[in-house]
Amino acid sequence: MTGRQDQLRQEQAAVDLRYQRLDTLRAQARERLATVRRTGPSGSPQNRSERDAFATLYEDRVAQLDAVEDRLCFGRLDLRDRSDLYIGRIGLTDAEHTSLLTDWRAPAARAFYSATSARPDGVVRRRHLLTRGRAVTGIEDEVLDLDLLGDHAVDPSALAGEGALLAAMAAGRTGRMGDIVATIQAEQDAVIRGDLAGALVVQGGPGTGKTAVALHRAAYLLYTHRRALERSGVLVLGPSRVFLRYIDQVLPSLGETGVVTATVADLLPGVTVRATDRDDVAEIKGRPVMADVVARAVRRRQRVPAAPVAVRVDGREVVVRPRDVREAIGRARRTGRPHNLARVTFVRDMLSRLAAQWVDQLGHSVPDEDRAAVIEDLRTTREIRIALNLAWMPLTPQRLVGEVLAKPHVLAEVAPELDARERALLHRPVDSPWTESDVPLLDEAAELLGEDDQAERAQADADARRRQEELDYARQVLRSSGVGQGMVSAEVLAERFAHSGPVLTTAERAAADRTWTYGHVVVDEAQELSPMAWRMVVRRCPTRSMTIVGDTAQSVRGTGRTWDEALDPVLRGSWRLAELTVNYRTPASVAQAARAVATAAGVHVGTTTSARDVPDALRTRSVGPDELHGALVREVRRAVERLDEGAGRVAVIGPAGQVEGLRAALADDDVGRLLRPEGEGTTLDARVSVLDPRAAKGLEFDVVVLVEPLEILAGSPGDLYVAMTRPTQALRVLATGGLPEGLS
Ligand SMILES: Nc1ncnc2c1ncn2[C@@H]1O[C@H](COP(=O)(O)OP(=O)(O)OP(=O)(O)O)[C@@H](O)[C@H]1O
Repeated sequence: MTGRQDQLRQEQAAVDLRYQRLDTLRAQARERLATVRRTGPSGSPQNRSERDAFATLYEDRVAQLDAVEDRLCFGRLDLRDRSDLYIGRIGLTDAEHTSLLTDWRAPAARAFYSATSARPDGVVRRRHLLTRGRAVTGIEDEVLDLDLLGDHAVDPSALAGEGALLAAMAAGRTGRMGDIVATIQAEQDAVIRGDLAGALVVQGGPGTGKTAVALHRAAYLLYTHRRALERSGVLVLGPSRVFLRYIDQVLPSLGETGVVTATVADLLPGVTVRATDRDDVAEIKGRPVMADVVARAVRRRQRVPAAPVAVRVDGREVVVRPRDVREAIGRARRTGRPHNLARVTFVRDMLSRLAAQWVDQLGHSVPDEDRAAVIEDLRTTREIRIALNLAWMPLTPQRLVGEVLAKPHVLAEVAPELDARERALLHRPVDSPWTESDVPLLDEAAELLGEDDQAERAQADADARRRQEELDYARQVLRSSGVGQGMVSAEVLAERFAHSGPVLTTAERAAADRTWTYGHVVVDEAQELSPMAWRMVVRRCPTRSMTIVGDTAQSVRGTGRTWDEALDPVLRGSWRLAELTVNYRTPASVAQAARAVATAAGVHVGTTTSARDVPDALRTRSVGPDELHGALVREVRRAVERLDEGAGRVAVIGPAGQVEGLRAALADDDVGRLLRPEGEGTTLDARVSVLDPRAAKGLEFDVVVLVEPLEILAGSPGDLYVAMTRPTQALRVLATGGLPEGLS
């Protein structure tokens, strides 16, 4: 045992050294920040913006160094050449630039995740360091090359397999997702370090770490391709705002703060979603044919009048003739520009034709400047404006889509592919609130309508020239300031110099701009995106550099589309598939029951193995209707009792229509106090939550009490599969109306 104690002491010293260095760097960054701030508000605008840029730089650095405090150093590799390498959240060097800690994302750290005894990659021993705060509490070794172990002193009793992983899985949930940087498994590592280019689809059953892997991949790509990605930005799309809050600490804990997170509905600035569509309505709005419907609705507002319109201007008559309008529309369409921009061509053409009519009546030709005056007179004549607007109306997306959905005759005209029942489902009053499935329709419309951006483009050209000058300057500054590589690029520093006002981050600029295109997009719960939503996402990532993670079996549509069906229309077969096969969340017996229920309901679930089982993880109970609420309260009380002090979450998941009733039943009991977050926080921070399966998507809890599974199944088998696979410790089922096949 002394050997082991010695090793613990040795590792404690190694870890202490790394924390000392972290403290020194923090103190330095704080000192530099204070110095920059002390320089006060004087100086030229150039000096001021430079000072602001450095202030932001040091603030970021301090925030980054603070965020890596927990488990700063979690691993060690002993290599064949007898050197060793400590692996941690960030890279650290000492004052002499000797490496102290290797960033988990660096190429040299890869073996920590991927080496096996069959392919040791030069690694003799992999050591996991278990820490609490700054104290080393345990070490776990895997010897990968026994022959070469030689005089590396290893206590054979310390040869542990997946203790760190099992400890991570068994820990009480906190309501926020944590990072998995210390225990990433080989199949996950292969996905995280996959190439930046192209679309990578990651299919995996519940709890296989898809979300975790997608976020670690975002951090890895930013580290490895910082220059390419920092300015264009990385976008992470999640299914709901609650989910985005659930994951919001993962990237900062990996030292990355600049990633944009959003739901699909957030991608269209200026539109706020205030209502939800029924599934059948959402399904229709998401069909690919809706792109044609929107396009037809736009063309419908480019129309030839049935009869000529005569207008008197300055004592002479001009006629807006159907034939002229038809030709002018044809010419404007041939420009290929969006509706509101092509309208300029249309109006110019029509005014020129009308001016010719007017001038012809004079019986002699006129000089150019007089002709321009005639055109101006025509343009400002009210009747002509009305006639031209009727032929080619300037439009907003909201007006166009609102009209299509509110006017049955318009919908019938532009959507002949839909039958009368489907059109009736889409119909709704004008000025109804927007829903999530309206957003891709509005975005499609915005794309086809366009805005007049001439002034903006001229400005952009001027900006580009100025930026080049600032970039050259920023490169010089970086060379002389000694700031570490990988922390900020010259491009971003230049960007900061350019703003003497408040500095806008990539995230802020991207969020405000519908036409922003990202360097990489991560889509989580991707099985839920409709074909129309996919069009919207791909528009924001023309390079198609994407990470798409999801599980077709968890789709709300239950039997679900395949990835080919979902992605081929937008990615045209150009994507690669990776699979994750080990479930790190759900105990084996619960996962097995969930699979049996899904399979009996006709959902195709892939093969997934659970990393562990937990005794007594699954229990089902049938109760009478009058007993349901009483039984629920008892079950939740028991669940709360098994939670750790401070950590641990319980969820009651029931049919959407019963959520309020279930919450009320708990609120009447003492346990109801746990429905509220402790201190300041959101519902995610409450020890007990009551949710429907859709709201539970992507989340996890220690214990789930599942109420009325048959009713959930009747709504959607995918929903039941999601609900059953949320717990990390135990699933309790309460049913009044019998149990679904596979669970009974
Ligand atoms: N290598 C790992 N080490 C430790 N924990 C892990 C590892 N991989 C996954 N986990 C944990 O397993 C749980 C499930 O991960 P995650 O939510 O990413 O799975 P998922 O595939 O997105 O699940 P679902 O599809 O059901 O939403 C999380 O608590 C995550 O931290």
